Amino acid sequence: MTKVALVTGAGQGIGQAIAERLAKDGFKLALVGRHLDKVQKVASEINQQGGEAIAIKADVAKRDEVFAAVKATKAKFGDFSVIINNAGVAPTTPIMAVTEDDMNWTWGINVNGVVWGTQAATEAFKALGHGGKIINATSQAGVEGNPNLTVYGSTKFAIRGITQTTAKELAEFGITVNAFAPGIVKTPMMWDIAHEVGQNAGKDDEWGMAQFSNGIALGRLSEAKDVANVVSFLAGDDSNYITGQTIIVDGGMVFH
Ligand SMILES: NC(=O)C1=CN([C@@H]2O[C@H](COP(=O)(O)OP(=O)(O)OC[C@H]3O[C@@H](n4cnc5c(N)ncnc54)[C@H](O)[C@@H]3O)[C@@H](O)[C@H]2O)C=CC1
Ligand SMILES: CC(=O)C(C)=O
Repeated sequence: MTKVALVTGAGQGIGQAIAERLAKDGFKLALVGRHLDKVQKVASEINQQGGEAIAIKADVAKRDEVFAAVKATKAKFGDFSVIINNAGVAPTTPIMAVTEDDMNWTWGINVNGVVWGTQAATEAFKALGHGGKIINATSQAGVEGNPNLTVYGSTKFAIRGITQTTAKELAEFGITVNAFAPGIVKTPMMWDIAHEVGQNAGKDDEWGMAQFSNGIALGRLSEAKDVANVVSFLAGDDSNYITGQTIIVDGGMVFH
């Protein structure tokens, strides 16, 4: 089986770091995002460094677009072995402010997007006559409740359920399904959240971000590369006997 991976939300943050790491691991890559220019930039950098990557514009909330992205990946590289359902959004939503739009938008991307990715990848693996790996992004907020993250946290708890359920359902086809649950990672998503924290207290983004490192045993927030290292393990052969699991990528903020 040729090592071919599709990464959603690969234009920045954790998705970009995963793409860069999997390129080093020898994967041919399809980088998927809503903004073609961003995924194209990451793909170009990988290609310049001797890797092989293509960029595909798709909204993971749209089932047809996710299926088309997987089909295009298989057609380009002639094989397909790993999907990383990484794309996500993280609105801050105090419970009494939650709207129907908040629920539908966040669930549409964070949960439906993972379901469409799982279906599209499974269809491709079966057509190719081999198994594969499905790797989903959850969060510490999908392991433990966080104030003001009712909507986001609910999507990330759902991902752990979907990961366990589909792992049992797809094992007979040689498909493993696992999830990674980062703590707080220094990406554009967290700077946006930190901005809100800082504003609420009348302070700046750096101050907001610093609040998240309080109580982390290893004394620092994580970098996107810390997460990519774990995804590299989940995408590779060394994790072949692991399925249905959520690996918490955390320096000691939560212990479970
Ligand atoms: N940054 C953090 O501290 C943590 C992040 N995570 C999760 O890790 C994943 C990646 O997060 P970050 O890199 O931090 O976020 P980010 O906001 O920096 O990057 C997310 C990427 O997903 C893309 N995206 C969003 N909606 C999309 C859609 N409908 N279709 C296609 N692409 C879409 C964005 O354009 C962006 O490129 C997310 O699922 C997030 O929930 C989990 C725990 C902590
Ligand atoms: C963004 C996220 O996953 C947090 C705050 O846990």
